[in-house]
Order: sequence, then structure tokens, then C-alpha cells
Amino acid sequence: MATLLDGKATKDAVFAELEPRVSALAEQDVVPGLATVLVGDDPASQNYVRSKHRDCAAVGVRSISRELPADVSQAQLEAVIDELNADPACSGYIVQLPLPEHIDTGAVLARIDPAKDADGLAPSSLGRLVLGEPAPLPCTPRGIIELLRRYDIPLAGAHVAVVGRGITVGRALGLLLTRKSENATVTLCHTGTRDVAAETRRADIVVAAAGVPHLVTPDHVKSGAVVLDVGVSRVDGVLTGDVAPGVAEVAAYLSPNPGGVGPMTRAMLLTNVVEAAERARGQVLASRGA
Ligand SMILES: Nc1nc2c(c(=O)[nH]1)N[C@@H](CN(C=O)c1ccc(C(=O)N[C@@H](CCC(=O)O)C(=O)O)cc1)CN2
Ligand SMILES: [Mg+2]
Repeated sequence: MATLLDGKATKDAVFAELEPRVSALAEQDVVPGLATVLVGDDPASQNYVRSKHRDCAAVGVRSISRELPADVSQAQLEAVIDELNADPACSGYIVQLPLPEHIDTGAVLARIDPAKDADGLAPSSLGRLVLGEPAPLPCTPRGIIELLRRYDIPLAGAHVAVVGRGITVGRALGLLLTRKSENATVTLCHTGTRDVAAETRRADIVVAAAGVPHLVTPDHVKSGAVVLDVGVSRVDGVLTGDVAPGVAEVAAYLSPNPGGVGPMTRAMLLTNVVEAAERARGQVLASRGA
């Protein structure tokens, strides 16, 4: 049976490491602040936002909540973005996705001050990632890499098959993994891929992020591979991942869903916020010549 990659325990370890950094900022009268923008009343999104606020309390980060009705206009939503961009108590913020259909999501993300982009999903942050320039990193891909690193699973030279080309996971993960610091070789599979199983069977690491319940079955995975289940679907109200149960008998390591990459996404969000506060503090000191 595969060894489970425990995202919850790893998130707790990341939080324990953040606490002294938050204390060091507090000694300089800086309290990092994370704001969340939630539009509408989707229960899953409400749940994710609630857990982000709980995480803030656990680590000593101030949290700010903006909740807007599902029929909010583009202009009203953008006014909230402008407020957060100007709010000195907010070190970083996220706009919970997905947004309602009538909202131009790209325009909203493009309006986020890049210095406050806690999600790393603003176009300027993704552009900087493509160019190899420092930028906040998208939380789920960063969480995947951090989870592998903490279990000593090597990426350099590894063949990683990513299934799913969404911006929040698959496409951004491909960019992170092919940086020189990771040096992995990536195959990005999507709905146009002729034979997904043939691609994943060649891989040392399979990341299933398509949002198709139990898409990855044991015959998609070579013996001894590492498999991360990232996709989220609800089947009869039950959270169901992209990885079928029998995969645990073939893989050497499995990041389960729930309990794997989801908690790591939360851990990396708090890390991004603390880093944003540290950067902002560094800039204030530099401007004073300190
Ligand atoms: N602005 C963003 N929107 C969304 C993101 C994102 O990174 N930024 N990702 C997802 C939702 N998400 C965070 O926002 C998220 C999803 C899941 C989890 C998590 O910890 N899941 C638990 C299970 C929870 C359950 O039972 O429902 C787990 O995997 O163990 C955290 C964050 C889409 N939107
Ligand atoms: Mg839209």
C-alpha cells in the first residue's frame, strides 16, 4: 500500500514555522493581514473562506472579510478591490474563485495590486513566473511542491504527468516544475490528449487535477509512482477526488483527497501573506535607509 502524503500534518508544520516570523513582525509593530473577497453563497466557497479565517487566527494573522451578494455588479466588486489595494491593514488578499458568470474574472484579477496578490493568480504574477522573476506563487502548485519536498521526493529529472490545464493548478504547476530550481520534465495532459493513460503510465509523479471523479485508475499508474489527487468533485454531496481507490495499491506514495493538497493550499496562502508583510516591512526600512 502507498505511503500517504499527509497534507494536514505538513500544513501544521508550516504553520508552526510561520509563527516565529509573525512574532518577529509583531515586535516591529507589523501585523500581517489577509483579506478574503467572497461573492455569492456557494457552500464550498463559504467553507474554504471560513477555513482561511481560522488559519489566520491560528497563525496570528489579522483577517478581513468582504462578502458580496451573487448579483454584485462588476463595478461594485472592483470598488472593493480598490479599497483593499488602499487598505494598509491588508498585506494580501484573495478573491475566492469561481466568481459568478456575469463577472469578468480576468478584469477582477488584473485589478489586484501585485504586491497584495496572496494567490499568485493575478496576470502580472503569472507573467513574472513565466519570465522567471520573483512573484507570489499560486498556492496549490506551491503546496504540491512543498509537500513533495518535505517527503524527500525528488523532482530534478523526474517525469511529472499533470492531468488538467486549469490556471489555479495544472498550467501554473507546469510553470513551477520546469523552473531550474525544480528541473522536472512535465507532460501537461488535457481533454485534447489522445491517450492520457499512456502519458501517466510513463510518469514518476502523476498529479490528477482535472476535476473528473476517479479519472485516474490503477492502469494509469506505473508501479512505485507518486500520485497526488487534487481534483475536487461532489458526487451525491460527497467530496470525490480524481484518483480511484485501487491506485493506492500500485503507487509508492499517494496524496489523498481530502487530507493532501487542500490543506497545503491553505498553508501556502498564509505563507504568501506573511512573505508579503515581510516584503512590505523591508521596503519601509529601505526607504528610511535603515
Ligand atoms: N482564489 C482562489 N480560489 C480558489 C482556490 C485558490 O487557491 N484561490 N482553490 C480552490 C479552493 N480552495 C482555496 O481557495 C481550497 C480548496 C480545498 C481546501 C481544502 O483544504 N480541502 C480539504 C477538504 C475540504 C472539504 O471537505 O470540503 C482537503 O483537501 O482536505 C482548501 C482550499 C478553488 N478556489
Ligand atoms: Mg465570467
